[in-house]
Amino acid sequence: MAQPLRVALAGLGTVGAGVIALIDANRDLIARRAGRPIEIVAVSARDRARDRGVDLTRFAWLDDTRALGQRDDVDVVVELIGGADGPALTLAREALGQGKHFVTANKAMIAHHGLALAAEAERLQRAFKYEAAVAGGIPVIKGLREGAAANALTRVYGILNGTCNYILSTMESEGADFAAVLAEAQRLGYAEADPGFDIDGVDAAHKLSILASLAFGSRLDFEAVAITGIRQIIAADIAQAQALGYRVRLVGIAETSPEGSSTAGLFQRVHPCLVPLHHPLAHVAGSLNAVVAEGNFVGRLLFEGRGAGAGPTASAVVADLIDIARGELGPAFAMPVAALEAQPPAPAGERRARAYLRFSVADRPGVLAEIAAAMRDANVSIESLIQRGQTPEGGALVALVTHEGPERCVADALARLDGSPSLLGQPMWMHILDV
Ligand SMILES: NC(=O)C1=CN([C@@H]2O[C@H](COP(=O)(O)OP(=O)(O)OC[C@H]3O[C@@H](n4cnc5c(N)ncnc54)[C@H](O)[C@@H]3O)[C@@H](O)[C@H]2O)C=CC1
Ligand SMILES: N[C@@H](CC=O)C(=O)O
Ligand code: NA
Repeated sequence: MAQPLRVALAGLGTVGAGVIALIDANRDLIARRAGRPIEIVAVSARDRARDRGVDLTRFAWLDDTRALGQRDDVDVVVELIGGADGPALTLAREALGQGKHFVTANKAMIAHHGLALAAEAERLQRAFKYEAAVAGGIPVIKGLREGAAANALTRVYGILNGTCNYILSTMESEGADFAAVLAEAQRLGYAEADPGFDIDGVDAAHKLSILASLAFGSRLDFEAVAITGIRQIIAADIAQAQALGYRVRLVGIAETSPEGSSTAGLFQRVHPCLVPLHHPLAHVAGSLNAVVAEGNFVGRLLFEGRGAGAGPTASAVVADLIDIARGELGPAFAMPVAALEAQPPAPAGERRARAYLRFSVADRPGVLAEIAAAMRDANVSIESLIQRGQTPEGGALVALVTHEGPERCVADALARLDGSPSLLGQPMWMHILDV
């Protein structure tokens, strides 16, 4: 058989240990598919002594992660440390600079530095691969970059964070408490080292910006993603959504609209949404992710699978290694980096949608009239309104759904209510997914 592909692994946490376990379990099958064996030769992490359930004595251990990229007996460096900058970025630059192929699961680093790293990999004719970085085990990077490459894609959206989806769907099915479910997601290895990245929507935004670039052939623009996380969601929102025929999901959505239209440009947003029960995303539960892409010839594509956890993520990392072993090296994005086009951000205000708004209000006469007046004055038409139960602030819960209209009108209505003594706490605005 041909020479093995020699791999150095940086980071031996949930994903790193998963990669070792997968290569051990499927060694022969991988060698047959790749045309040659894939062998880990060196590893590095913070703590050598920790029991990870895999035997590390076979590999060279390096305390200095960066030195992995300098070894002559290594063809590919796999980065599974995490973090947009710091040791992960140093290693990426070192590895490519030393002529190694580079594989990572690090969406934060790709969202911030992916284009520069991919350009460097192109210049040096090395692979830069990151299937695990978006939607874990789902082959969505390959799916968009290769499978859908013949299409003009105009919209890509989905459930991109396993931790948030696990939290929302478990709160819904078991009436469980937010903090307890988050702790369980951490225990199961779904959450980021800092789970704020998950629940504040930043992780999903990293992934969305990558998907948008792949789908539209645009320059990756993470800074332009409008982000709202799930911290503000309370059990009553989930119950109201259910009563109205929806489920609450954190959805990332990216769309392009042509020049000359009122919404021209690249729209990117991560936001909690009410998803109608008839939509496939409403049935995506637990740590599952799902991505929908719409192409002008293929129609609607739906990718679904495990978005987090050791096994699914390792599956994507090793798939990248198999590609490299086969000599399939690039490009990292939809086309060479120099050919990607910058797209200006689209204005959100002209988008037409229905909205769910929830208020915590002082329970006294005139409050509902005040909310209704703000809606009227901002030209927002109310489809339904309900006052039921108490909010955590001790106020009365008022929830309403609007008719379809420009989002700027809803923003205007909320601005009119801003600072009102009738409101206890910030209103919650969720979009209704109507695509
Ligand atoms: N856990 C998951 O389900 C998924 C994780 N990812 C990404 O994969 C990467 C790794 O994630 P996890 O395995 O969950 O993280 P983890 O926190 O379980 O493991 C991180 C590993 O990096 C090592 N490390 C940290 N700082 C280091 C340093 N300065 N030098 C050397 N080693 C260092 C730690 O010792 C540990 O072995 C992250 O970029 C994450 O976003 C991507 C998809 C899914
Ligand atoms: N923390 C992430 C892990 C995978 O990307 C998530 O919960 O989805
Ligand atoms: Na993936």
